[in-house]
Amino acid sequence: MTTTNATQAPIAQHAGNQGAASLTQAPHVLHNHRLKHTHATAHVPNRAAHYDTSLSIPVRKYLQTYGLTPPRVESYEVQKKRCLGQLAQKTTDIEKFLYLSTLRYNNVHLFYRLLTDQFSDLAPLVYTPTVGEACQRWSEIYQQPEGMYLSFEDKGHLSSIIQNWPQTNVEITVVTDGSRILGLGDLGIGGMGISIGKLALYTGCAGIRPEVTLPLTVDLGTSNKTLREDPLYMGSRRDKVTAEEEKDFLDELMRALKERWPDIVIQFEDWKNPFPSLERYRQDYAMFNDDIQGTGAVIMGGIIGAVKQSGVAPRDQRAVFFGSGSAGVGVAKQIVEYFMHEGLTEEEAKSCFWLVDSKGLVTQDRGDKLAEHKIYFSRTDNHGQQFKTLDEVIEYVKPTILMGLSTIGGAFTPEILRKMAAWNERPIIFPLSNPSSKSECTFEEAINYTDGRALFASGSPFQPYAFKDKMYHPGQGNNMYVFPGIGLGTILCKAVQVTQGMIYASGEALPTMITEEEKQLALLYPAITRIRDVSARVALYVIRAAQKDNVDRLHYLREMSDEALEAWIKSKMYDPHRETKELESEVREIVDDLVASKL
Ligand SMILES: NC(=O)c1ccc[n+]([C@@H]2O[C@H](COP(=O)([O-])OP(=O)(O)OC[C@H]3O[C@@H](n4cnc5c(N)ncnc54)[C@H](O)[C@@H]3O)[C@@H](O)[C@H]2O)c1
Ligand SMILES: O=C(O)C[C@H](O)C(=O)O
Ligand SMILES: [Mg+2]
Repeated sequence: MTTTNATQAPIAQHAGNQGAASLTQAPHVLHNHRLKHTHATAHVPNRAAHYDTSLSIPVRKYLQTYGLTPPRVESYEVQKKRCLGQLAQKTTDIEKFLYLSTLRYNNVHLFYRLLTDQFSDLAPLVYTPTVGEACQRWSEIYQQPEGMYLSFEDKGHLSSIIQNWPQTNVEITVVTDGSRILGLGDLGIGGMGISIGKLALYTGCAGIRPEVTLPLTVDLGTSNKTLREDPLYMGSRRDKVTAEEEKDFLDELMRALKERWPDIVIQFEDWKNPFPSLERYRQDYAMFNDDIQGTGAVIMGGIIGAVKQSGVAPRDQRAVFFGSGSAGVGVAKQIVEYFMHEGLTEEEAKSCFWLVDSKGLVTQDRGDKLAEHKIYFSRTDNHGQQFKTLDEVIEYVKPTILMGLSTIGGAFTPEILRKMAAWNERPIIFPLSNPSSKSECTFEEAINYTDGRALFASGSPFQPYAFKDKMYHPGQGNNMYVFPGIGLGTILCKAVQVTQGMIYASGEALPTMITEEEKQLALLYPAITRIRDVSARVALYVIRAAQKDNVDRLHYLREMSDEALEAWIKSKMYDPHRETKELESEVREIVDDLVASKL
């Protein structure tokens, strides 16, 4: 046995050392194999959390970290003051992003304490919009491993490579190939930023433990020539693999993930053409596509309130979608389902939508071969007329709803916004493209050019805006309101699939969280500061839908009342504030036991 300096130090001299007396009598070397709370950072199974400066002296001694951190035992308030002070000294958002990444790596619980406490300020730095720039500059700003990279060249060996992931338990992964990151195009392995960012929100919003999350990026080549020629680029130099090659690779990947972690939930994120993989895997895996389904659900959740406030019945709504990709079609289909719940037939509901892509209005007789996912919404009532620009389309349709999922920043011009205001008492205007630079208009523009009458939600965050002596508050129609709860609900009830019913339910949950005060302010989404409660509610709805669809496996949850189930969900959520306290009491209990056994 060796003697540590720590145990020889006069414990009683230190502040915050209640219970120290028992430690003075404890054996010199204590092994921490009994600890449940040996939490790692998201990636490296080191003891970073054991260096938290809020840990008491006896606990530091037990953990053998005594002397390795400055002597003072700090409150969270002091830790927060220091961190926010350091953050404030960073002059650019990317520096702030890096500071926060390093903090997460070095002290995961402190990072999540800060994120949950200061969510409105910090989420835009950890996630959209800053994560967009981080992905663009990933190979330049790279600092530490925080996820898994699997290459096309690894095909045939994925199962054994996945064994390298140091955490034994993984409950959820976000997987991207980086081929369509936000509205920024193909960023290759830079997509890792988005997997990490989404999973940070899984933990921050839905309380999924950080060490059971796996950020995953597959390097299937990149169509981005600039990246391929960049000497710093950290991915392969190959061009994008073919769709057939991608399919074979993904088949192997999905099998390998499930083989190692049979209950894993898999979220696909930011793939250029994600429809085939969703169709291929949705039955056999607990998987969903965030851009098609998460976005569909979150926008449906906002539209429910917007349609009510507009005073226009669903059957009289006329929705122009600028952008007909994964998100555009996902959102339109989800709203069709909502309109059907409101009594419309599928044909009636579908006829409320006009989709626009880079070639103009999507019609059946446009003369080009429409991508599979656009056919459902292609118009047949255009009498041979074609409409090339957004201007032409909106003049033709005179919409009540204008959705932007086009990646074209500024596409909703002042003229278009003015027209929306002229045709509608409460025009519904949702510029949903990310990041902020790709937003089809800003909040300020929407308010200015509609004389404050727009019912507004954007993908990226905007600040409240004062107009004619009145304060206006933007809604953020971002899938972050639902994906954390979808994942949490799926994990907790051990669902074997993420059904369409579960997706629909996640969107339905959102309006139930809007307070009376928020309704008075015409807000379409609950305040983001309540995101943990919102995610718990989403998880409740998702679990109920899983039960209805018979895909849940934790059947005793079926017997619980909604109140009891929601409370149970909350009790399962990781709470970074509780974490260090639990470590403290666990260590103290062990030490007391050990001391007692020596008496
Ligand atoms: N708010 C959210 O939660 C959320 C969720 C998912 C996606 N998005 C955003 O939506 C945007 C699109 O994502 P996606 O997955 O659908 O991408 P995508 O590549 O599948 O689709 C983009 C669509 O925009 C159209 N488009 C491109 N240039 C155009 C032009 N000049 N004129 C008209 N249409 C044009 C394309 O034809 C295509 O239909 C991205 O900016 C993404 O960040 C937002
Ligand atoms: O990542 C986001 O902020 C939302 C969405 O998934 C997107 O692709 O834009
Ligand atoms: Mg996305």
